Amino acid sequence: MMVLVLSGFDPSGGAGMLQDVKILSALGIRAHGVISALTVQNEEKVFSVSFRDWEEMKREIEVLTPPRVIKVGLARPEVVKNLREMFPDSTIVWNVVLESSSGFRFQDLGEVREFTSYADYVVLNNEEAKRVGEHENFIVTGGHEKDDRIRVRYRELVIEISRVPGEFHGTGCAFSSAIAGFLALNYPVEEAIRAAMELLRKILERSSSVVETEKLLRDWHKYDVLNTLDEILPEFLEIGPLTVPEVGQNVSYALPWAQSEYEVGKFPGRIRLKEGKAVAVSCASFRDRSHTARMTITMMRFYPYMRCTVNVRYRKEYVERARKKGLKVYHYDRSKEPEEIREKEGQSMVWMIERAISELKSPPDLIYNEGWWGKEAMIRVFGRNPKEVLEKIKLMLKE
Ligand SMILES: Nc1ncnc2c1ncn2[C@@H]1O[C@H](COP(=O)(O)OP(=O)(O)OP(=O)(O)O)[C@@H](O)[C@H]1O
Ligand SMILES: Cc1ncc(COP(=O)(O)O)c(N)n1
Repeated sequence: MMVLVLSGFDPSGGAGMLQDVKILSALGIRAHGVISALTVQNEEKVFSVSFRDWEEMKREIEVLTPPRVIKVGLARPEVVKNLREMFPDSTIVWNVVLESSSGFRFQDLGEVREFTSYADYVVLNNEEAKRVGEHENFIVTGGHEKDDRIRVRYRELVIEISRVPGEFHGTGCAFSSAIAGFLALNYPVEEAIRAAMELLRKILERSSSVVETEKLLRDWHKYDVLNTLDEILPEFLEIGPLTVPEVGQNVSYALPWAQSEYEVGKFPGRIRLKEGKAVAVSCASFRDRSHTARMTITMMRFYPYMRCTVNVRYRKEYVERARKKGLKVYHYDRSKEPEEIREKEGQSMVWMIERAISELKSPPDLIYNEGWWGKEAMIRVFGRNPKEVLEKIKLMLKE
């Protein structure tokens, strides 16, 4: 699936081509990109714009696959007519940008008026629509009205959604690219508008002053973490009778950027033994806290790629086999724990990992401790991901 994009280059990534590509990527659509203007700007202000020459752009377009859908952003208005002549049957979405949200004048009103009829859909905000003069192919956005609703008008259709508090640079570009993307996915235009509004809202809920589509894209990892945990669970359950400790077991797997336990996937309620069989109380989730999640977060402070921790019941022979097979083993002697650490719930594990790392000067494969004052003896196994940790555990189980 592809959409041809002709738009300006906003080096700050909030609007223009960099934003168009992110939005289309969020829909799994490849953008063929031809830059139609260069700008000097940052998130706050536009300083200058220079439009590219059509002949140059034409040469780049001619060698690409003919597009079904084209999105035009900041470009000389006659570009829309030229594209119509090149691709009479393509759907052209043109996001008119008379001025930037910071007030920089981009395009001449008269020129825009002359070329709007060459596009299938012209996206602009209501201030721009008033100045250009209504046309039946206009998709008119609310612009920067102050009420708590966002409304978009297309012919007789008016769609309203709740406004995300705040002002965001790049919404016009993002919105029009989302419409182009949904049109490429064969949505009828009314549905494309509705879906684009919904997508923008989801993105703006994660954004501060710029449309931060990258935050939506990275959230794919949440699916990957939970899917990985649910997929590998049966293998942990299979060896559970040999590995699950009295207190229960958890497999914690963190998001690449995790800094809190709620950014670590785990099995709330843990994996437990019931009549000799290992069962997980619930499927993988980011909710709840867990000891192994806390250990993963601590480990990641030193080695961010070590995203997985699993606790295993202590057996002397497990530790001996691990050593014999070359795993990096650290013995944590709880009797050496300072009083103030022992008293604070959850602090001893953090202290334990910090001690191990300061001694080994590299990530331990496992840390073990004997039982202490009602605390069960335990082995914690660390790795990049659950598969790697499972392999280390299997090494401990085998002669
Ligand atoms: N605060 C918001 N909450 C939810 N959606 C928003 C918000 N701001 C913009 N949008 C979405 O983006 C679309 C376009 O926004 P807007 O009306 O600001 O266009 P614009 O003025 O051309 O944008 P730009 O800031 O790029 O000039 C809206 O129709 C809406 O779907
Ligand atoms: C390359 C380019 N295209 C469009 C806009 C308008 O975006 P905004 O109205 O949010 O400034 C921009 N600033 N830069």
